[in-house]
Amino acid sequence: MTQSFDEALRCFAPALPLAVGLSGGADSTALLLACAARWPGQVQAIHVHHGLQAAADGFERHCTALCARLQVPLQVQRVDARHAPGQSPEEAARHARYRAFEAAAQDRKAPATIQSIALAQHADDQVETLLLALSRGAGVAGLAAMPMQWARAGLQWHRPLLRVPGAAVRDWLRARGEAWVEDPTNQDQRYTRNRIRAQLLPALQATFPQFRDTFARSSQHAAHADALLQEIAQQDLAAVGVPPAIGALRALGTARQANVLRYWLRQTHQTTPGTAQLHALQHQLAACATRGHRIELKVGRGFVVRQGELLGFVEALTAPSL
Ligand SMILES: Nc1ncnc2c1ncn2[C@@H]1O[C@H](COP(=O)(O)OP(=O)(O)OP(=O)(O)O)[C@@H](O)[C@H]1O
Repeated sequence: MTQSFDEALRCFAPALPLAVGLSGGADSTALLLACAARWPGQVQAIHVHHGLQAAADGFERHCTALCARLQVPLQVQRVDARHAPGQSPEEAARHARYRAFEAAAQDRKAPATIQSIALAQHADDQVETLLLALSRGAGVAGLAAMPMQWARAGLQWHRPLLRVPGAAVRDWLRARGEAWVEDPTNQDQRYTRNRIRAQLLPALQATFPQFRDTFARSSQHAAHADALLQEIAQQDLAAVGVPPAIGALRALGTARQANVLRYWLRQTHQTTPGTAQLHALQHQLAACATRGHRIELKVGRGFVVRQGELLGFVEALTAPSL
Protein backbone atom coordinates (compact mmCIF):
# COMPACT_ATOMS: atom_id res chain seq x y z
CA MET A 1 0.00 0.00 0.00
CA THR A 2 2.91 2.38 0.52
CA GLN A 3 3.72 4.23 -2.69
CA SER A 4 6.78 5.78 -4.26
CA PHE A 5 6.70 9.56 -4.54
CA ASP A 6 6.16 9.40 -8.33
CA GLU A 7 3.42 6.80 -8.01
CA ALA A 8 1.57 8.98 -5.49
CA LEU A 9 1.75 11.95 -7.86
CA ARG A 10 0.46 9.85 -10.76
CA CYS A 11 -2.61 8.90 -8.69
CA PHE A 12 -3.28 12.52 -7.72
CA ALA A 13 -6.01 14.16 -9.82
CA PRO A 14 -7.19 17.35 -8.06
CA ALA A 15 -9.61 19.94 -9.43
CA LEU A 16 -7.50 22.82 -10.81
CA PRO A 17 -6.30 25.45 -10.02
CA LEU A 18 -4.61 23.85 -7.06
CA ALA A 19 -2.90 25.56 -4.11
CA VAL A 20 -0.15 23.79 -2.16
CA GLY A 21 0.27 24.57 1.54
CA LEU A 22 3.97 25.42 1.51
CA SER A 23 5.73 25.54 4.87
CA GLY A 24 9.20 25.46 3.34
CA GLY A 25 9.97 22.07 4.91
CA ALA A 26 11.03 19.06 2.86
CA ASP A 27 7.59 17.55 2.27
CA SER A 28 5.70 20.59 1.04
CA THR A 29 8.73 21.76 -0.99
CA ALA A 30 8.71 18.38 -2.81
CA LEU A 31 4.95 18.49 -3.30
CA LEU A 32 5.05 21.98 -4.79
CA LEU A 33 7.93 21.10 -7.13
CA ALA A 34 6.09 18.01 -8.41
CA CYS A 35 2.71 19.74 -8.79
CA ALA A 36 4.17 22.81 -10.53
CA ALA A 37 5.95 20.55 -13.04
CA ARG A 38 2.83 18.49 -13.66
CA TRP A 39 0.29 21.35 -14.03
CA PRO A 40 2.24 24.40 -15.25
CA GLY A 41 0.32 27.66 -14.78
CA GLN A 42 -2.37 25.95 -12.67
CA VAL A 43 -0.61 25.78 -9.34
CA GLN A 44 -0.30 28.38 -6.58
CA ALA A 45 1.28 28.27 -3.14
CA ILE A 46 0.11 29.51 0.25
CA HIS A 47 2.61 30.09 3.03
CA VAL A 48 1.39 30.77 6.54
CA HIS A 49 3.76 32.90 8.62
CA HIS A 50 3.06 31.91 12.22
CA GLY A 51 5.43 34.42 13.73
CA LEU A 52 5.98 31.84 16.48
CA GLN A 53 9.65 31.11 16.08
CA ALA A 54 12.72 33.06 15.02
CA ALA A 55 13.13 30.66 12.07
CA ALA A 56 9.80 31.81 10.55
CA ASP A 57 11.46 34.50 8.38
CA GLY A 58 13.86 31.88 6.97
CA PHE A 59 10.91 29.71 5.97
CA GLU A 60 9.26 32.65 4.21
CA ARG A 61 12.48 33.52 2.33
CA HIS A 62 12.82 29.93 1.09
CA CYS A 63 9.17 29.90 -0.07
CA THR A 64 9.53 33.26 -1.86
CA ALA A 65 12.70 32.17 -3.67
CA LEU A 66 11.29 28.76 -4.63
CA CYS A 67 8.03 30.19 -5.98
CA ALA A 68 9.86 32.94 -7.92
CA ARG A 69 12.06 30.29 -9.56
CA LEU A 70 9.07 28.08 -10.42
CA GLN A 71 6.94 31.09 -11.45
CA VAL A 72 4.28 29.97 -9.02
CA PRO A 73 2.14 32.73 -7.45
CA LEU A 74 2.65 32.77 -3.68
CA GLN A 75 0.33 34.19 -1.04
CA VAL A 76 1.85 34.77 2.38
CA GLN A 77 -0.72 34.85 5.18
CA ARG A 78 0.34 36.23 8.54
CA VAL A 79 -1.49 34.75 11.50
CA ASP A 80 -1.50 35.22 15.23
CA ALA A 81 -1.42 31.64 16.49
CA ARG A 82 -1.35 32.32 20.23
CA HIS A 83 -3.08 29.45 21.96
CA ALA A 84 -6.19 29.80 24.10
CA PRO A 85 -6.31 28.30 27.61
CA GLY A 86 -6.76 24.52 27.34
CA GLN A 87 -5.50 24.48 23.76
CA SER A 88 -2.06 23.14 22.77
CA PRO A 89 0.25 25.47 20.79
CA GLU A 90 0.27 22.92 17.92
CA GLU A 91 -3.52 22.83 17.86
CA ALA A 92 -3.75 26.63 17.86
CA ALA A 93 -1.23 26.84 15.00
CA ARG A 94 -3.16 24.20 13.03
CA HIS A 95 -6.49 26.02 13.43
CA ALA A 96 -4.93 29.35 12.48
CA ARG A 97 -3.38 27.65 9.43
CA TYR A 98 -6.69 26.23 8.20
CA ARG A 99 -8.38 29.62 8.57
CA ALA A 100 -5.50 31.23 6.68
CA PHE A 101 -5.72 28.65 3.86
CA GLU A 102 -9.44 29.33 3.51
CA ALA A 103 -8.90 33.10 3.53
CA ALA A 104 -6.17 32.78 0.89
CA ALA A 105 -8.38 30.57 -1.30
CA GLN A 106 -11.20 33.12 -1.11
CA ASP A 107 -8.95 36.12 -1.75
CA ARG A 108 -10.27 37.95 -4.80
CA LYS A 109 -6.78 39.20 -5.60
CA ALA A 110 -5.57 35.58 -6.10
CA PRO A 111 -4.56 34.94 -9.73
CA ALA A 112 -7.34 32.36 -10.25
CA THR A 113 -10.05 30.83 -8.08
CA ILE A 114 -8.50 27.99 -6.15
CA GLN A 115 -10.50 24.74 -6.33
CA SER A 116 -8.33 22.46 -4.22
CA ILE A 117 -5.65 22.62 -1.56
CA ALA A 118 -2.92 20.01 -1.15
CA LEU A 119 -1.04 19.38 2.09
CA ALA A 120 2.13 17.32 2.30
CA GLN A 121 1.68 14.96 5.24
CA HIS A 122 3.21 11.55 4.46
CA ALA A 123 2.98 7.95 5.70
CA ASP A 124 5.19 8.55 8.75
CA ASP A 125 3.05 11.55 9.78
CA GLN A 126 0.02 9.25 9.54
CA VAL A 127 1.60 6.64 11.82
CA GLU A 128 2.57 9.38 14.31
CA THR A 129 -1.02 10.67 14.29
CA LEU A 130 -2.35 7.16 14.96
CA LEU A 131 0.12 6.58 17.82
CA LEU A 132 -0.78 9.96 19.35
CA ALA A 133 -4.46 8.97 19.17
CA LEU A 134 -3.71 5.64 20.87
CA SER A 135 -1.70 7.43 23.57
CA ARG A 136 -4.78 9.59 24.36
CA GLY A 137 -7.09 6.58 24.46
CA ALA A 138 -9.00 7.89 21.43
CA GLY A 139 -12.06 6.17 19.95
CA VAL A 140 -12.46 5.13 16.33
CA ALA A 141 -12.71 8.73 15.08
CA GLY A 142 -9.20 9.42 16.41
CA LEU A 143 -7.82 6.06 15.29
CA ALA A 144 -8.99 6.86 11.75
CA ALA A 145 -6.10 9.40 11.79
CA MET A 146 -5.92 11.75 8.76
CA PRO A 147 -8.18 11.38 5.70
CA MET A 148 -6.58 11.47 2.27
CA GLN A 149 -9.22 13.84 0.96
CA TRP A 150 -12.23 15.77 2.19
CA ALA A 151 -14.39 18.77 1.34
CA ARG A 152 -14.61 21.90 3.45
CA ALA A 153 -15.45 25.57 2.92
CA GLY A 154 -16.24 24.94 -0.77
CA LEU A 155 -12.74 23.50 -1.38
CA GLN A 156 -11.40 20.01 -2.05
CA TRP A 157 -8.56 19.18 0.34
CA HIS A 158 -5.97 16.49 -0.42
CA ARG A 159 -3.02 14.74 1.18
CA PRO A 160 -1.52 13.08 -1.88
CA LEU A 161 1.64 11.90 -0.07
CA LEU A 162 -0.17 10.07 2.73
CA ARG A 163 1.09 6.66 1.49
CA VAL A 164 4.67 7.79 0.83
CA PRO A 165 7.30 7.08 3.54
CA GLY A 166 8.99 10.27 4.78
CA ALA A 167 12.43 9.07 3.71
CA ALA A 168 11.20 8.58 0.13
CA VAL A 169 10.15 12.25 -0.04
CA ARG A 170 13.61 13.44 1.05
CA ASP A 171 15.31 10.99 -1.34
CA TRP A 172 13.22 12.43 -4.17
CA LEU A 173 14.40 15.96 -3.28
CA ARG A 174 18.05 14.94 -2.88
CA ALA A 175 18.03 13.15 -6.25
CA ARG A 176 17.07 16.50 -7.80
CA GLY A 177 19.53 18.56 -5.78
CA GLU A 178 16.67 20.55 -4.23
CA ALA A 179 17.02 22.29 -0.85
CA TRP A 180 14.51 22.80 1.94
CA VAL A 181 14.43 24.41 5.38
CA GLU A 182 14.74 22.11 8.37
CA ASP A 183 12.38 23.12 11.17
CA PRO A 184 14.58 23.42 14.30
CA THR A 185 11.64 22.40 16.55
CA ASN A 186 11.56 18.99 14.79
CA GLN A 187 14.58 18.01 16.91
CA ASP A 188 12.99 19.15 20.16
CA GLN A 189 12.37 16.00 22.21
CA ARG A 190 9.92 17.84 24.48
CA TYR A 191 7.29 17.35 21.76
CA THR A 192 5.68 13.90 21.85
CA ARG A 193 5.48 13.77 18.05
CA ASN A 194 9.25 14.24 17.80
CA ARG A 195 9.89 11.54 20.39
CA ILE A 196 7.67 9.18 18.40
CA ARG A 197 9.65 9.98 15.24
CA ALA A 198 13.07 9.61 16.85
CA GLN A 199 12.44 6.64 19.15
CA LEU A 200 9.30 4.71 18.24
CA LEU A 201 9.43 4.63 14.43
CA PRO A 202 12.91 3.01 14.32
CA ALA A 203 11.73 0.40 16.86
CA LEU A 204 8.59 -0.27 14.81
CA GLN A 205 10.67 -0.57 11.65
CA ALA A 206 12.85 -3.21 13.35
CA THR A 207 9.93 -5.18 14.78
CA PHE A 208 7.15 -4.75 12.17
CA PRO A 209 8.78 -3.72 8.88
CA GLN A 210 5.28 -3.45 7.28
CA PHE A 211 3.94 -1.11 9.96
CA ARG A 212 3.14 1.77 7.60
CA ASP A 213 0.87 -0.51 5.54
CA THR A 214 -0.77 -2.40 8.37
CA PHE A 215 -1.30 0.66 10.57
CA ALA A 216 -2.81 2.51 7.61
CA ARG A 217 -5.16 -0.42 7.04
CA SER A 218 -6.25 -0.30 10.69
CA SER A 219 -6.87 3.44 10.37
CA GLN A 220 -9.02 2.77 7.32
CA HIS A 221 -11.06 0.17 9.22
CA ALA A 222 -11.49 2.71 12.01
CA ALA A 223 -12.60 5.37 9.50
CA HIS A 224 -15.26 3.00 8.12
CA ALA A 225 -16.42 2.06 11.61
CA ASP A 226 -16.62 5.76 12.48
CA ALA A 227 -18.72 6.49 9.38
CA LEU A 228 -21.14 3.73 10.45
CA LEU A 229 -21.32 5.06 14.01
CA GLN A 230 -22.13 8.54 12.68
CA GLU A 231 -24.88 7.15 10.46
CA ILE A 232 -26.42 5.15 13.30
CA ALA A 233 -26.17 8.15 15.65
CA GLN A 234 -27.95 10.34 13.11
CA GLN A 235 -30.82 7.85 12.81
CA ASP A 236 -31.01 7.34 16.58
CA LEU A 237 -31.04 11.08 17.24
CA ALA A 238 -33.91 11.49 14.79
CA ALA A 239 -35.74 8.74 16.73
CA VAL A 240 -35.08 10.02 20.30
CA GLY A 241 -35.58 13.66 19.25
CA VAL A 242 -33.79 16.92 20.02
CA PRO A 243 -33.72 17.47 22.96
CA PRO A 244 -33.68 13.68 23.54
CA ALA A 245 -36.57 11.94 25.29
CA ILE A 246 -35.31 10.08 28.38
CA GLY A 247 -37.65 7.11 27.82
CA ALA A 248 -36.42 6.62 24.24
CA LEU A 249 -32.76 6.88 25.39
CA ARG A 250 -33.35 4.29 28.12
CA ALA A 251 -34.70 1.85 25.53
CA LEU A 252 -31.35 1.82 23.68
CA GLY A 253 -28.51 -0.57 24.46
CA THR A 254 -25.51 0.88 26.36
CA ALA A 255 -23.14 1.33 23.40
CA ARG A 256 -25.84 2.78 21.18
CA GLN A 257 -27.02 5.12 23.92
CA ALA A 258 -23.44 6.38 24.44
CA ASN A 259 -23.07 6.85 20.69
CA VAL A 260 -26.21 8.97 20.31
CA LEU A 261 -25.49 11.01 23.45
CA ARG A 262 -21.99 11.86 22.18
CA TYR A 263 -23.44 12.79 18.77
CA TRP A 264 -26.19 14.95 20.29
CA LEU A 265 -23.74 16.87 22.49
CA ARG A 266 -21.28 17.41 19.66
CA GLN A 267 -23.72 18.29 16.87
CA THR A 268 -26.20 20.35 18.86
CA HIS A 269 -24.01 21.81 21.61
CA GLN A 270 -20.46 21.67 20.16
CA THR A 271 -19.13 19.90 23.22
CA THR A 272 -17.43 16.54 23.69
CA PRO A 273 -18.07 14.61 26.88
CA GLY A 274 -15.14 12.88 28.60
CA THR A 275 -15.36 9.11 29.05
CA ALA A 276 -16.04 9.40 32.80
CA GLN A 277 -18.71 12.10 32.22
CA LEU A 278 -20.50 9.94 29.67
CA HIS A 279 -20.41 6.96 32.05
CA ALA A 280 -21.85 9.09 34.84
CA LEU A 281 -24.61 10.36 32.54
CA GLN A 282 -25.52 6.84 31.45
CA HIS A 283 -25.54 5.73 35.06
CA GLN A 284 -27.97 8.54 35.88
CA LEU A 285 -30.17 7.61 32.93
CA ALA A 286 -30.28 4.00 34.11
CA ALA A 287 -31.31 5.18 37.59
CA CYS A 288 -33.87 7.65 36.25
CA ALA A 289 -36.94 5.47 36.71
CA THR A 290 -39.09 7.78 38.83
CA ARG A 291 -40.66 11.15 38.10
CA GLY A 292 -38.69 12.84 40.87
CA HIS A 293 -35.22 11.66 39.81
CA ARG A 294 -33.03 14.67 39.09
CA ILE A 295 -30.19 14.71 36.55
CA GLU A 296 -27.66 17.51 36.74
CA LEU A 297 -24.20 16.59 35.53
CA LYS A 298 -21.17 18.53 34.31
CA VAL A 299 -20.56 17.40 30.73
CA GLY A 300 -18.08 19.08 28.40
CA ARG A 301 -18.68 22.86 28.37
CA GLY A 302 -21.86 22.78 30.42
CA PHE A 303 -24.41 20.68 32.29
CA VAL A 304 -26.85 18.00 31.19
CA VAL A 305 -30.05 18.42 33.18
CA ARG A 306 -33.38 16.64 33.34
CA GLN A 307 -36.21 18.80 32.01
CA GLY A 308 -39.36 16.75 32.64
CA GLU A 309 -39.30 13.81 30.24
CA LEU A 310 -36.41 15.30 28.25
CA LEU A 311 -32.65 15.79 28.64
CA GLY A 312 -31.51 19.40 28.30
CA PHE A 313 -28.11 21.02 28.00
CA VAL A 314 -27.25 24.24 29.83
CA GLU A 315 -24.11 26.24 29.05
CA ALA A 316 -21.72 26.37 32.04
CA LEU A 317 -22.16 30.16 32.55
CA THR A 318 -25.91 29.93 32.95
CA ALA A 319 -25.99 26.55 34.70
CA PRO A 320 -27.75 26.22 38.03
CA SER A 321 -25.41 26.07 41.03
CA LEU A 322 -24.88 22.50 42.15
N1 LIG B 1 3.39 27.47 7.76
C1 LIG B 1 2.80 26.76 6.81
N2 LIG B 1 2.41 27.36 5.68
C2 LIG B 1 1.79 26.64 4.71
N3 LIG B 1 1.55 25.34 4.79
C3 LIG B 1 1.90 24.69 5.90
C4 LIG B 1 2.57 25.36 6.97
N4 LIG B 1 2.83 24.45 7.94
C5 LIG B 1 2.35 23.29 7.49
N5 LIG B 1 1.80 23.40 6.26
C6 LIG B 1 1.18 22.37 5.43
O1 LIG B 1 0.61 21.38 6.29
C7 LIG B 1 1.33 20.16 6.14
C8 LIG B 1 1.48 19.48 7.47
O2 LIG B 1 2.10 20.32 8.40
P1 LIG B 1 3.23 19.82 9.36
O3 LIG B 1 3.49 20.87 10.34
O4 LIG B 1 2.93 18.44 9.78
O5 LIG B 1 4.38 19.73 8.30
P2 LIG B 1 5.85 20.26 8.19
O6 LIG B 1 6.68 19.53 9.19
O7 LIG B 1 5.93 21.73 8.13
O8 LIG B 1 6.05 19.61 6.76
P3 LIG B 1 6.78 20.02 5.45
O9 LIG B 1 8.05 19.24 5.53
O10 LIG B 1 5.86 19.56 4.40
O11 LIG B 1 6.93 21.44 5.25
C9 LIG B 1 2.64 20.53 5.48
O12 LIG B 1 3.19 19.46 4.77
C10 LIG B 1 2.24 21.67 4.59
O13 LIG B 1 1.63 21.22 3.40
